[in-house]
Amino acid sequence: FQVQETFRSSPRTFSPSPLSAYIDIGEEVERDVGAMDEWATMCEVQRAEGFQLTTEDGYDYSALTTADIPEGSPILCIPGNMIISTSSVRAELGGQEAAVDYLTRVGSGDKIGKFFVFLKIMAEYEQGDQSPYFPWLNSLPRLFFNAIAMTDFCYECLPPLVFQLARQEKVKFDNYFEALQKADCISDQMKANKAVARWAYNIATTRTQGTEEEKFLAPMADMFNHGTETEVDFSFDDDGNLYAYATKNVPAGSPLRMSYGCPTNPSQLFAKYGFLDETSPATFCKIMTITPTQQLLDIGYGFDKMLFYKDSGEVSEEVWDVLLYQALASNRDVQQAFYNAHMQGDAATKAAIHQQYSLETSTALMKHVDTFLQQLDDLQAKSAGKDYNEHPRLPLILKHNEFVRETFLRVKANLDPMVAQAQGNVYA
Ligand SMILES: C[S@@+](CC[C@H](N)C(=O)[O-])C[C@H]1O[C@@H](n2cnc3c(N)ncnc32)[C@H](O)[C@@H]1O
Repeated sequence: FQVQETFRSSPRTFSPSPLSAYIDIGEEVERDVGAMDEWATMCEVQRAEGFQLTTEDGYDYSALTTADIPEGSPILCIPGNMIISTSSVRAELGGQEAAVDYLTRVGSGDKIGKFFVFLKIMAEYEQGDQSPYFPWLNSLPRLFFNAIAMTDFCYECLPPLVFQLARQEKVKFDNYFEALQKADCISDQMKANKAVARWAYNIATTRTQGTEEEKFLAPMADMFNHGTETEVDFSFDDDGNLYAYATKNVPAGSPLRMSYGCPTNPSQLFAKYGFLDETSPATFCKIMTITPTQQLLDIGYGFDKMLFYKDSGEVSEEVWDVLLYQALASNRDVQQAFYNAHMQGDAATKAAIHQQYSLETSTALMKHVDTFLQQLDDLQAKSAGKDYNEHPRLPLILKHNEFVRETFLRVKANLDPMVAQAQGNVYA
Protein backbone atom coordinates (compact mmCIF):
# COMPACT_ATOMS: atom_id res chain seq x y z
CA PHE A 1 0.00 0.00 0.00
CA GLN A 2 1.39 3.34 -1.06
CA VAL A 3 0.48 5.27 2.04
CA GLN A 4 2.44 2.95 4.31
CA GLU A 5 4.88 5.45 5.81
CA THR A 6 2.35 8.20 6.23
CA PHE A 7 0.84 6.48 9.26
CA ARG A 8 3.96 5.58 11.18
CA SER A 9 6.21 8.53 11.87
CA SER A 10 8.94 7.02 13.95
CA PRO A 11 10.83 8.26 15.85
CA ARG A 12 8.19 10.75 16.88
CA THR A 13 9.21 14.15 18.17
CA PHE A 14 7.10 15.70 20.86
CA SER A 15 7.96 19.33 20.53
CA PRO A 16 4.73 21.10 19.62
CA SER A 17 4.30 20.82 15.86
CA PRO A 18 3.37 23.90 13.84
CA LEU A 19 -0.19 22.86 13.58
CA SER A 20 -2.88 25.21 12.49
CA ALA A 21 -5.83 23.39 14.03
CA TYR A 22 -6.73 20.93 16.75
CA ILE A 23 -9.91 19.00 16.26
CA ASP A 24 -12.82 20.68 17.95
CA ILE A 25 -14.40 18.03 20.16
CA GLY A 26 -17.29 20.23 21.33
CA GLU A 27 -20.45 18.13 21.56
CA GLU A 28 -22.31 20.37 19.14
CA VAL A 29 -19.61 20.25 16.45
CA GLU A 30 -20.61 18.54 13.21
CA ARG A 31 -18.74 15.41 12.14
CA ASP A 32 -17.09 15.55 8.73
CA VAL A 33 -17.85 12.02 7.59
CA GLY A 34 -17.73 12.98 3.90
CA ALA A 35 -14.06 14.02 4.13
CA MET A 36 -13.24 10.80 5.98
CA ASP A 37 -14.91 8.82 3.20
CA GLU A 38 -12.72 10.49 0.55
CA TRP A 39 -9.62 10.07 2.71
CA ALA A 40 -10.38 6.36 3.12
CA THR A 41 -10.52 5.96 -0.65
CA MET A 42 -7.16 7.74 -0.96
CA CYS A 43 -5.74 5.35 1.62
CA GLU A 44 -6.90 2.48 -0.57
CA VAL A 45 -9.73 1.26 1.58
CA GLN A 46 -11.75 -0.95 -0.73
CA ARG A 47 -15.48 -1.44 -0.43
CA ALA A 48 -18.14 -3.65 -1.96
CA GLU A 49 -20.44 -2.08 -4.47
CA GLY A 50 -23.41 -0.81 -2.51
CA PHE A 51 -21.57 -0.15 0.79
CA GLN A 52 -22.75 3.21 2.11
CA LEU A 53 -22.75 5.29 5.23
CA THR A 54 -26.00 6.87 6.24
CA THR A 55 -27.35 9.07 9.04
CA GLU A 56 -30.75 10.25 10.17
CA ASP A 57 -29.69 12.88 12.69
CA GLY A 58 -26.13 13.86 11.70
CA TYR A 59 -24.82 12.47 15.02
CA ASP A 60 -24.98 8.76 14.53
CA TYR A 61 -24.00 7.05 11.27
CA SER A 62 -24.40 3.44 10.24
CA ALA A 63 -23.52 1.23 7.28
CA LEU A 64 -25.92 -0.29 4.80
CA THR A 65 -25.81 -1.84 1.36
CA THR A 66 -27.70 -0.69 -1.70
CA ALA A 67 -26.67 -3.82 -3.66
CA ASP A 68 -26.98 -7.54 -2.89
CA ILE A 69 -23.88 -8.93 -1.16
CA PRO A 70 -23.37 -12.72 -1.36
CA GLU A 71 -22.44 -14.68 1.76
CA GLY A 72 -18.68 -14.84 2.33
CA SER A 73 -17.80 -11.97 0.04
CA PRO A 74 -15.79 -8.96 1.24
CA ILE A 75 -17.58 -5.76 2.23
CA LEU A 76 -14.53 -3.72 3.18
CA CYS A 77 -10.78 -4.19 3.00
CA ILE A 78 -8.74 -1.94 5.29
CA PRO A 79 -4.98 -1.82 4.57
CA GLY A 80 -3.02 -3.08 7.56
CA ASN A 81 -0.89 0.07 7.73
CA MET A 82 -3.97 2.17 8.63
CA ILE A 83 -5.05 -0.06 11.49
CA ILE A 84 -4.26 1.07 15.01
CA SER A 85 -3.53 -2.05 17.04
CA THR A 86 -2.04 -2.70 20.47
CA SER A 87 1.11 -4.21 18.96
CA SER A 88 1.56 -1.53 16.30
CA VAL A 89 1.25 1.23 18.92
CA ARG A 90 3.65 -0.55 21.27
CA ALA A 91 6.16 -0.78 18.41
CA GLU A 92 5.71 2.90 17.59
CA LEU A 93 5.35 4.54 21.00
CA GLY A 94 7.33 2.11 23.13
CA GLY A 95 6.32 -0.20 25.98
CA GLN A 96 5.21 2.63 28.32
CA GLU A 97 6.31 0.54 31.30
CA ALA A 98 5.40 3.09 34.00
CA ALA A 99 1.82 3.42 32.69
CA VAL A 100 1.47 -0.34 32.24
CA ASP A 101 2.79 -0.99 35.78
CA TYR A 102 0.29 1.49 37.15
CA LEU A 103 -2.65 -0.14 35.33
CA THR A 104 -1.54 -3.55 36.56
CA ARG A 105 -1.28 -2.31 40.15
CA VAL A 106 -4.77 -0.78 40.19
CA GLY A 107 -6.37 -3.93 38.78
CA SER A 108 -6.73 -2.77 35.17
CA GLY A 109 -4.08 -5.18 33.90
CA ASP A 110 -6.60 -6.70 31.53
CA LYS A 111 -7.27 -3.29 29.97
CA ILE A 112 -3.71 -2.66 28.77
CA GLY A 113 -4.51 -3.70 25.18
CA LYS A 114 -7.04 -0.90 24.83
CA PHE A 115 -4.81 1.57 26.69
CA PHE A 116 -2.33 1.58 23.81
CA VAL A 117 -5.10 2.38 21.33
CA PHE A 118 -6.24 5.20 23.64
CA LEU A 119 -2.67 6.50 23.80
CA LYS A 120 -2.36 6.52 20.01
CA ILE A 121 -5.59 8.52 19.69
CA MET A 122 -4.20 11.06 22.17
CA ALA A 123 -0.90 11.21 20.28
CA GLU A 124 -2.61 11.72 16.93
CA TYR A 125 -5.02 14.26 18.38
CA GLU A 126 -2.01 16.20 19.60
CA GLN A 127 -0.70 16.39 16.05
CA GLY A 128 -3.84 18.26 15.00
CA ASP A 129 -4.17 18.63 11.25
CA GLN A 130 -0.60 17.38 10.88
CA SER A 131 -1.77 13.91 11.78
CA PRO A 132 -2.27 11.52 8.86
CA TYR A 133 -5.40 10.43 10.71
CA PHE A 134 -6.84 13.95 10.85
CA PRO A 135 -9.79 13.35 8.43
CA TRP A 136 -10.76 10.25 10.35
CA LEU A 137 -10.40 11.88 13.79
CA ASN A 138 -12.44 14.83 12.58
CA SER A 139 -15.24 12.50 11.46
CA LEU A 140 -15.63 10.81 14.84
CA PRO A 141 -18.51 11.42 17.23
CA ARG A 142 -18.26 14.10 19.90
CA LEU A 143 -21.55 13.41 21.62
CA PHE A 144 -21.69 10.27 23.74
CA PHE A 145 -24.43 8.82 25.88
CA ASN A 146 -22.48 6.15 27.74
CA ALA A 147 -21.42 5.97 31.38
CA ILE A 148 -18.40 8.24 30.90
CA ALA A 149 -20.61 10.99 29.49
CA MET A 150 -23.23 10.85 32.26
CA THR A 151 -23.61 13.46 34.98
CA ASP A 152 -23.99 12.67 38.68
CA PHE A 153 -27.71 13.24 38.29
CA CYS A 154 -27.85 10.70 35.42
CA TYR A 155 -26.29 8.17 37.79
CA GLU A 156 -29.07 8.81 40.30
CA CYS A 157 -31.59 7.68 37.68
CA LEU A 158 -29.88 4.38 36.87
CA PRO A 159 -31.23 1.06 38.15
CA PRO A 160 -28.74 -1.05 40.17
CA LEU A 161 -27.21 -3.19 37.40
CA VAL A 162 -26.61 -0.40 34.93
CA PHE A 163 -25.42 1.82 37.82
CA GLN A 164 -22.84 -0.79 38.78
CA LEU A 165 -21.69 -1.24 35.18
CA ALA A 166 -21.53 2.52 34.68
CA ARG A 167 -19.42 2.95 37.84
CA GLN A 168 -17.02 0.29 36.55
CA GLU A 169 -16.64 2.23 33.28
CA LYS A 170 -15.89 5.44 35.19
CA VAL A 171 -13.24 3.71 37.29
CA LYS A 172 -11.61 2.39 34.11
CA PHE A 173 -11.44 5.90 32.70
CA ASP A 174 -9.97 7.29 35.95
CA ASN A 175 -7.30 4.58 35.83
CA TYR A 176 -6.48 5.42 32.19
CA PHE A 177 -6.22 9.10 33.02
CA GLU A 178 -3.78 8.39 35.84
CA ALA A 179 -1.77 6.01 33.62
CA LEU A 180 -1.69 8.69 30.91
CA GLN A 181 0.22 10.94 33.31
CA LYS A 182 2.99 8.32 33.33
CA ALA A 183 3.25 7.99 29.54
CA ASP A 184 6.31 9.53 27.87
CA CYS A 185 4.81 10.08 24.41
CA ILE A 186 2.29 12.82 25.17
CA SER A 187 3.04 16.43 26.12
CA ASP A 188 2.31 17.63 29.67
CA GLN A 189 -0.21 20.10 28.31
CA MET A 190 -2.14 17.35 26.55
CA LYS A 191 -1.91 15.02 29.53
CA ALA A 192 -3.69 17.62 31.65
CA ASN A 193 -6.59 17.89 29.20
CA LYS A 194 -9.24 15.67 30.74
CA ALA A 195 -11.87 16.53 28.13
CA VAL A 196 -9.66 15.23 25.31
CA ALA A 197 -8.70 12.18 27.38
CA ARG A 198 -12.39 11.45 27.97
CA TRP A 199 -13.12 11.78 24.26
CA ALA A 200 -10.17 9.54 23.33
CA TYR A 201 -11.29 7.01 25.93
CA ASN A 202 -14.80 7.00 24.48
CA ILE A 203 -13.46 6.53 20.96
CA ALA A 204 -11.23 3.66 22.07
CA THR A 205 -14.01 2.07 24.11
CA THR A 206 -16.78 2.27 21.55
CA ARG A 207 -14.79 1.53 18.38
CA THR A 208 -12.09 -1.05 19.15
CA GLN A 209 -12.41 -4.76 18.52
CA GLY A 210 -10.25 -7.80 19.21
CA THR A 211 -9.16 -9.55 22.38
CA GLU A 212 -8.30 -7.81 25.68
CA GLU A 213 -4.57 -8.28 24.93
CA GLU A 214 -4.63 -7.27 21.28
CA LYS A 215 -7.17 -4.63 20.35
CA PHE A 216 -7.50 -2.97 16.99
CA LEU A 217 -9.25 0.08 15.64
CA ALA A 218 -9.69 0.19 11.88
CA PRO A 219 -10.98 3.43 10.33
CA MET A 220 -14.14 2.81 8.26
CA ALA A 221 -14.50 -0.71 9.72
CA ASP A 222 -15.43 1.18 12.91
CA MET A 223 -18.66 2.36 11.26
CA PHE A 224 -20.66 -0.84 11.73
CA ASN A 225 -23.42 -0.62 14.31
CA HIS A 226 -24.40 -3.42 16.65
CA GLY A 227 -27.31 -5.74 15.98
CA THR A 228 -28.75 -8.82 17.63
CA GLU A 229 -28.97 -10.07 14.07
CA THR A 230 -25.67 -9.52 12.26
CA GLU A 231 -24.47 -9.47 8.67
CA VAL A 232 -20.76 -8.71 9.16
CA ASP A 233 -17.70 -10.33 10.70
CA PHE A 234 -13.94 -9.69 10.39
CA SER A 235 -10.82 -11.56 9.43
CA PHE A 236 -7.18 -10.62 8.74
CA ASP A 237 -5.04 -11.85 5.88
CA ASP A 238 -1.39 -12.85 6.33
CA ASP A 239 -0.24 -9.27 5.60
CA GLY A 240 -2.38 -7.80 8.38
CA ASN A 241 -5.05 -6.30 6.11
CA LEU A 242 -8.53 -6.43 7.60
CA TYR A 243 -11.52 -7.81 5.74
CA ALA A 244 -15.11 -7.21 6.77
CA TYR A 245 -17.10 -9.92 5.05
CA ALA A 246 -20.74 -10.90 4.76
CA THR A 247 -21.75 -13.75 7.07
CA LYS A 248 -24.92 -14.38 5.03
CA ASN A 249 -26.53 -13.27 1.78
CA VAL A 250 -27.39 -9.63 2.36
CA PRO A 251 -30.11 -8.18 0.13
CA ALA A 252 -29.89 -4.61 -1.18
CA GLY A 253 -31.35 -2.10 1.27
CA SER A 254 -30.23 -4.02 4.39
CA PRO A 255 -28.26 -2.64 7.31
CA LEU A 256 -24.73 -3.99 7.81
CA ARG A 257 -24.30 -4.85 11.47
CA MET A 258 -21.87 -6.67 13.69
CA SER A 259 -22.05 -7.91 17.27
CA TYR A 260 -20.48 -5.88 20.10
CA GLY A 261 -21.24 -8.57 22.66
CA CYS A 262 -23.99 -10.31 24.51
CA PRO A 263 -27.31 -9.18 22.95
CA THR A 264 -29.20 -10.29 26.05
CA ASN A 265 -27.56 -7.75 28.32
CA PRO A 266 -28.74 -4.40 26.96
CA SER A 267 -27.64 -2.72 30.21
CA GLN A 268 -24.03 -3.63 29.47
CA LEU A 269 -24.27 -2.25 25.93
CA PHE A 270 -25.93 0.87 27.31
CA ALA A 271 -23.24 1.57 29.94
CA LYS A 272 -20.32 0.95 27.59
CA TYR A 273 -21.60 2.16 24.22
CA GLY A 274 -24.44 4.52 25.12
CA PHE A 275 -27.31 3.08 23.11
CA LEU A 276 -30.38 1.04 23.81
CA ASP A 277 -30.58 -2.14 21.77
CA GLU A 278 -34.31 -2.52 21.28
CA THR A 279 -33.79 -5.59 19.09
CA SER A 280 -32.56 -7.42 22.17
CA PRO A 281 -34.81 -10.49 22.57
CA ALA A 282 -34.31 -10.72 26.30
CA THR A 283 -32.77 -8.98 29.25
CA PHE A 284 -30.81 -10.19 32.26
CA CYS A 285 -33.26 -10.74 35.13
CA LYS A 286 -31.19 -8.43 37.42
CA ILE A 287 -30.89 -10.93 40.27
CA MET A 288 -27.50 -9.71 41.42
CA THR A 289 -27.47 -10.00 45.19
CA ILE A 290 -25.64 -13.28 44.96
CA THR A 291 -21.90 -13.78 45.00
CA PRO A 292 -21.84 -16.80 42.74
CA THR A 293 -20.12 -19.98 43.93
CA GLN A 294 -18.77 -22.48 41.41
CA GLN A 295 -21.90 -24.59 41.90
CA LEU A 296 -24.13 -21.59 41.14
CA LEU A 297 -22.11 -20.87 38.00
CA ASP A 298 -22.51 -24.53 37.01
CA ILE A 299 -26.26 -24.26 37.58
CA GLY A 300 -26.42 -21.33 35.17
CA TYR A 301 -25.81 -18.09 37.08
CA GLY A 302 -24.83 -15.41 34.55
CA PHE A 303 -25.87 -12.29 32.65
CA ASP A 304 -26.24 -14.21 29.44
CA LYS A 305 -28.33 -17.08 30.82
CA MET A 306 -30.64 -15.72 33.51
CA LEU A 307 -33.08 -14.04 31.19
CA PHE A 308 -36.51 -12.50 30.98
CA TYR A 309 -37.83 -12.61 27.41
CA LYS A 310 -39.08 -9.27 26.17
CA ASP A 311 -42.08 -10.23 24.05
CA SER A 312 -43.43 -13.28 25.85
CA GLY A 313 -42.46 -12.48 29.45
CA GLU A 314 -41.03 -15.98 29.69
CA VAL A 315 -38.32 -16.74 32.22
CA SER A 316 -35.26 -18.81 31.26
CA GLU A 317 -34.72 -22.16 32.93
CA GLU A 318 -31.52 -20.89 34.53
CA VAL A 319 -33.44 -18.27 36.54
CA TRP A 320 -35.65 -20.99 38.03
CA ASP A 321 -32.68 -23.27 38.63
CA VAL A 322 -30.70 -20.57 40.44
CA LEU A 323 -33.72 -19.57 42.54
CA LEU A 324 -34.36 -23.20 43.48
CA TYR A 325 -30.73 -23.80 44.33
CA GLN A 326 -30.84 -20.77 46.64
CA ALA A 327 -34.17 -21.78 48.15
CA LEU A 328 -32.60 -25.11 49.08
CA ALA A 329 -29.79 -23.47 51.05
CA SER A 330 -31.26 -24.71 54.34
CA ASN A 331 -31.69 -28.23 52.99
CA ARG A 332 -28.21 -29.17 51.82
CA ASP A 333 -29.03 -32.79 50.90
CA VAL A 334 -31.79 -31.81 48.49
CA GLN A 335 -29.64 -28.95 47.18
CA GLN A 336 -26.84 -31.39 46.39
CA ALA A 337 -29.31 -33.84 44.81
CA PHE A 338 -30.62 -31.03 42.63
CA TYR A 339 -27.08 -29.98 41.67
CA ASN A 340 -26.14 -33.57 40.80
CA ALA A 341 -29.30 -34.00 38.72
CA HIS A 342 -28.45 -30.80 36.86
CA MET A 343 -24.89 -31.88 36.16
CA GLN A 344 -26.01 -35.32 35.00
CA GLY A 345 -28.74 -33.95 32.76
CA ASP A 346 -31.39 -35.77 34.83
CA ALA A 347 -34.39 -33.67 33.81
CA ALA A 348 -36.96 -35.84 35.61
CA THR A 349 -35.34 -35.43 39.05
CA LYS A 350 -34.88 -31.71 38.46
CA ALA A 351 -38.55 -31.33 37.50
CA ALA A 352 -39.70 -33.26 40.56
CA ILE A 353 -37.69 -31.02 42.94
CA HIS A 354 -38.92 -27.93 41.08
CA GLN A 355 -42.49 -29.11 41.49
CA GLN A 356 -42.02 -29.64 45.22
CA TYR A 357 -40.62 -26.14 45.79
CA SER A 358 -42.65 -24.21 43.21
CA LEU A 359 -44.26 -21.97 45.83
CA GLU A 360 -40.88 -20.92 47.23
CA THR A 361 -39.34 -20.18 43.82
CA SER A 362 -42.33 -18.42 42.26
CA THR A 363 -42.83 -16.30 45.39
CA ALA A 364 -39.13 -15.37 45.47
CA LEU A 365 -39.24 -14.36 41.82
CA MET A 366 -42.43 -12.37 42.31
CA LYS A 367 -40.83 -10.50 45.21
CA HIS A 368 -37.78 -9.69 43.09
CA VAL A 369 -39.94 -8.46 40.19
CA ASP A 370 -42.15 -6.31 42.45
CA THR A 371 -39.14 -4.77 44.23
CA PHE A 372 -37.47 -3.97 40.93
CA LEU A 373 -40.62 -2.43 39.44
CA GLN A 374 -40.95 -0.26 42.55
CA GLN A 375 -37.32 0.88 42.15
CA LEU A 376 -38.00 1.82 38.53
CA ASP A 377 -41.06 3.85 39.56
CA ASP A 378 -38.97 5.69 42.16
CA LEU A 379 -36.27 6.46 39.58
CA GLN A 380 -38.89 7.68 37.11
CA ALA A 381 -40.38 10.00 39.76
CA LYS A 382 -36.94 11.44 40.51
CA SER A 383 -36.47 12.58 36.93
CA ALA A 384 -39.89 14.22 36.59
CA GLY A 385 -39.73 17.86 35.55
CA LYS A 386 -36.01 17.86 34.78
CA ASP A 387 -34.78 19.98 31.88
CA TYR A 388 -33.53 17.71 29.08
CA ASN A 389 -31.29 20.50 27.76
CA GLU A 390 -29.44 20.39 31.05
CA HIS A 391 -29.51 16.58 31.16
CA PRO A 392 -29.37 15.46 27.50
CA ARG A 393 -28.76 11.81 28.45
CA LEU A 394 -31.86 11.59 30.61
CA PRO A 395 -34.32 10.66 27.81
CA LEU A 396 -32.19 7.67 26.83
CA ILE A 397 -31.85 6.59 30.47
CA LEU A 398 -35.61 6.80 30.88
CA LYS A 399 -36.09 4.87 27.64
CA HIS A 400 -33.75 2.17 28.95
CA ASN A 401 -35.65 2.00 32.24
CA GLU A 402 -38.97 1.83 30.40
CA PHE A 403 -37.68 -0.96 28.16
CA VAL A 404 -36.70 -2.99 31.21
CA ARG A 405 -39.99 -2.13 32.95
CA GLU A 406 -42.09 -3.45 30.05
CA THR A 407 -40.24 -6.75 30.13
CA PHE A 408 -40.65 -7.03 33.90
CA LEU A 409 -44.39 -6.27 33.62
CA ARG A 410 -44.79 -9.10 31.10
CA VAL A 411 -42.96 -11.46 33.44
CA LYS A 412 -45.21 -10.33 36.29
CA ALA A 413 -48.34 -11.05 34.23
CA ASN A 414 -47.12 -14.64 33.76
CA LEU A 415 -46.09 -15.00 37.39
CA ASP A 416 -49.38 -13.99 39.00
CA PRO A 417 -51.27 -17.16 37.92
CA MET A 418 -48.15 -19.25 38.58
CA VAL A 419 -47.96 -18.13 42.22
CA ALA A 420 -51.72 -18.64 42.62
CA GLN A 421 -51.41 -22.17 41.26
CA ALA A 422 -48.45 -22.98 43.49
CA GLN A 423 -50.40 -21.69 46.50
CA GLY A 424 -53.37 -23.84 45.43
CA ASN A 425 -51.13 -26.91 45.21
CA VAL A 426 -49.73 -26.34 48.67
CA TYR A 427 -53.05 -25.61 50.42
CA ALA A 428 -55.10 -28.22 48.50
C1 LIG B 1 -18.31 1.39 16.40
S1 LIG B 1 -19.28 2.80 16.47
C2 LIG B 1 -20.37 2.54 15.11
C3 LIG B 1 -20.48 3.75 14.24
C4 LIG B 1 -21.22 4.88 14.85
N1 LIG B 1 -22.64 4.67 14.78
C5 LIG B 1 -20.85 6.23 14.26
O1 LIG B 1 -21.76 7.02 13.97
O2 LIG B 1 -19.68 6.52 14.12
C6 LIG B 1 -20.21 2.45 17.93
C7 LIG B 1 -21.25 3.46 18.32
O3 LIG B 1 -22.36 3.44 17.42
C8 LIG B 1 -23.60 3.61 18.09
N2 LIG B 1 -24.40 2.39 17.88
C9 LIG B 1 -23.93 1.17 17.56
N3 LIG B 1 -24.91 0.28 17.42
C10 LIG B 1 -26.06 0.94 17.65
C11 LIG B 1 -27.43 0.56 17.65
N4 LIG B 1 -27.83 -0.68 17.40
N5 LIG B 1 -28.35 1.52 17.94
C12 LIG B 1 -27.96 2.79 18.20
N6 LIG B 1 -26.68 3.21 18.23
C13 LIG B 1 -25.74 2.30 17.95
C14 LIG B 1 -23.27 3.82 19.56
O4 LIG B 1 -23.20 5.20 19.79
C15 LIG B 1 -21.90 3.20 19.67
O5 LIG B 1 -21.13 3.75 20.72
